Amino acid sequence: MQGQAVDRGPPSADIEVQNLSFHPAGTPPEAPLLTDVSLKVPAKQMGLVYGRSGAGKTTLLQLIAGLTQPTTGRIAVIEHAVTSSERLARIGLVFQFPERHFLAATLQQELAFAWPQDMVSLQQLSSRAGVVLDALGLDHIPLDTPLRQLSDGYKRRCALACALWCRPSVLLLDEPLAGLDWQSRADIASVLGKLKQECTVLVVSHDLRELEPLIDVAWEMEAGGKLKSVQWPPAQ
Ligand SMILES: Nc1ncnc2c1ncn2[C@@H]1O[C@H](COP(=O)(O)OP(=O)(O)OP(=O)(O)O)[C@@H](O)[C@H]1O
Repeated sequence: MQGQAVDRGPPSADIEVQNLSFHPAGTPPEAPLLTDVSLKVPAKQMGLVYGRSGAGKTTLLQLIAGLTQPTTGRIAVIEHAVTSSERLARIGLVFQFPERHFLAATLQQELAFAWPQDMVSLQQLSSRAGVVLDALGLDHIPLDTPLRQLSDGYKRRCALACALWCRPSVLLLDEPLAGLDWQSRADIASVLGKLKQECTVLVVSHDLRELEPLIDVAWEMEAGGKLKSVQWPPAQ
C-alpha cells in the first residue's frame, strides 16, 4: 500500500471488557452466548479473538460497539480528553462481507452516508477524503466510480474507508480477509498494519495466516462463549 499514516486524529484508546456475559431473551438459561468474558487491548495494538464458527465472536464485537447491551459486565473504551458521547462516535465497526451492505452506488455517495455533508464544510470533507483514501490506497480511484465495478479487495478497502471516516480511536473488524483472493488478503493485511499505527484494533477471525504478524494479544473463544487468553505468537 502506498499512502501515509491515516490521520492525526484523537488519541487511540484501550479496549477493556470485564466479566461480560450475554444471555439474550429466549435462549435457554443454561446456555449463555457469552460467559464471563474479559479482555484488554492496549492502545494502538491489535487484538485477535479466534474460535470456531458460532462461538460468539461477532456477538462480542456487537456488544463492544454498543449495538447490543450485555446482560452483565463492563465495557470501556478508554481515551483522554473526549466525552462519553464523543467516545461512542469513535468506534468503527466493519462487519463480515461489508461490501454486501453498501447502500450507495458510488464511493463518494457511500462516504456521504458515513459523514453526512451537512455536518461538515465541503473543505473539511475533501481534505478528510484525501487523507483516508490515500491511507487505504484508494486515492487513484475516481470518487464517482460505481462500487460494483471495483474488485472485491477494493470494495473491502471502501468499507474500511467508511469506518475510518469519523476518525475512530477503535476499529472492530469481523473476518476482515474473508472471501478475498491471496493478493487482496495480503493488501488488506498491509492496510491493517498501517491502521494499527493510528487506532486500537480488535479482529475476530478464524482465518489467521496473514494477520498473524500483526497481532499483539490473542484469545480463543471456546464453546459457551468463554474466552481463553493464549500465548502470542503461538509456539511453533
Ligand atoms: N440476540 C441473539 N439471540 C439469540 N441468539 C443469538 C443472538 N445473537 C447471536 N445469536 C446466536 O449466537 C451464536 C453465536 O453467533 P456469532 O455470530 O456471534 O458467532 P461467531 O463466532 O461470530 O460465528 P461465525 O464465525 O460463524 O461468524 C449463533 O448461533 C447466533 O445465531
